[in-house]
Amino acid sequence: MMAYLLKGVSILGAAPTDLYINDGVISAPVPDAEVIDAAGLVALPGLVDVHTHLREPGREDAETVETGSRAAALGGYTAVCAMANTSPVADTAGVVEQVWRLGREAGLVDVQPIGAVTVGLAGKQMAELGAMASSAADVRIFSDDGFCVADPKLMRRALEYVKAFDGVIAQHAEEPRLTEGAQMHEGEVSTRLGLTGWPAVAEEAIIARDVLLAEHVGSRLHVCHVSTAGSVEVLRQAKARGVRVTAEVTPHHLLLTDERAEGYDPVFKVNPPLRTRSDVEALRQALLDGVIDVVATDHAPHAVQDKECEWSYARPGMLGLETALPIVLSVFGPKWDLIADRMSIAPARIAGLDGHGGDLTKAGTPANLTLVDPSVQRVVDPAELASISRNTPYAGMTLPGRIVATFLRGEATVLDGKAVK
Ligand SMILES: NC(=O)N[C@@H](CC(=O)O)C(=O)O
Repeated sequence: MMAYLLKGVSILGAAPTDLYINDGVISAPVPDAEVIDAAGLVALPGLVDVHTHLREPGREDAETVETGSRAAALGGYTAVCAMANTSPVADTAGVVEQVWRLGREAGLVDVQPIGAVTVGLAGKQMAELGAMASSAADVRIFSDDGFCVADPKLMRRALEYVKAFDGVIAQHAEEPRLTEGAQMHEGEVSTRLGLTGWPAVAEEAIIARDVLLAEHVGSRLHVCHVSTAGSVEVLRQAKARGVRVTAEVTPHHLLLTDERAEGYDPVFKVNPPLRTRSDVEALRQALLDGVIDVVATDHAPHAVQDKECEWSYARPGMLGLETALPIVLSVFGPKWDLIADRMSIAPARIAGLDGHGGDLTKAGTPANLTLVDPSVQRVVDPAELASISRNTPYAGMTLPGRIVATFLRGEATVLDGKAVK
């Protein structure tokens, strides 16, 4: 295994130093290390995404575990949690083990499968959570993402069940009766465009219910892709009461608003939908305050025929892995401690991924890290993305920050901005 010296690197924006990587960990100086001139580069603990759609098995025309892993490494990630809405659904030990094994074979990031809460994501019968937890994939997060676990009794039982092994239920908060036929955020823009609205209350009502259930049961709840100011207030109150709840926000909900729907370009169709400027402001503040714990990409690749069609027929979802850090940098600037916490340390903790989100100043820390050049501005070109799919809402935008290198347990997965394999 190659040893590296990151010469003159700035760890989280601190004064330049020399950082050695040897034998898979941050090490004391070693001779004959491969020198990387890291002057002007910032080292962050490798990013961790608690919400990625990899589409394998079933929709390998949109993404595979390997292509999604490569996109992740190029985006500075060293671990991603793969959502369960594949085909077949990841609702058995067999499927989660398959995804986990494909991740190991690709070897670009740690792929940690998420198991479905209910059989087939149908919301009727609990899946074999215990079998998935005790499988080789060691599943800790369970989610029906794409669908809400709408039945309160089933949600309660799932929360109770995962308590035994400190698992967490990650809820896609959407009261389905309130979003029937919904195409975009319900508000002034939807009225003008004549598209059926997805009201904020459909998200907020479920989060309110679920924090009460989690409190009642004493179990862990994670809220996926929080998108409204009202949801932030519900979470703020729940956290103040000591409820064991964590929450994520996506880069797109931190940047884009529902006005993007005005051109009827389905690249801006996403679930939950883009909201208003005041929601965006509240989400930014909540991430700063820690009411929202993490940035998660909700990387949702879709094949051309599923996206480049009439708005109402298009699938919801946007790519995210390769642009997440530049978007967060463009919104918050070089707040490296914040970025490291919300994009690596806290997500690693939520997902139980020991070895990720470690302290890069300490010898012995697993060498999961990424090197960023914050001085470079880049234009997003969909043709250059490693994802199979092309549904990025940021095409043509100039964003700050270039991922120069990523290391997974001391092995380079990205060097000079290019994937190593
Ligand atoms: N976030 C999205 O817009 N899409 C997700 C699932 C979903 O949450 O609808 C997908 O799997 O494509």
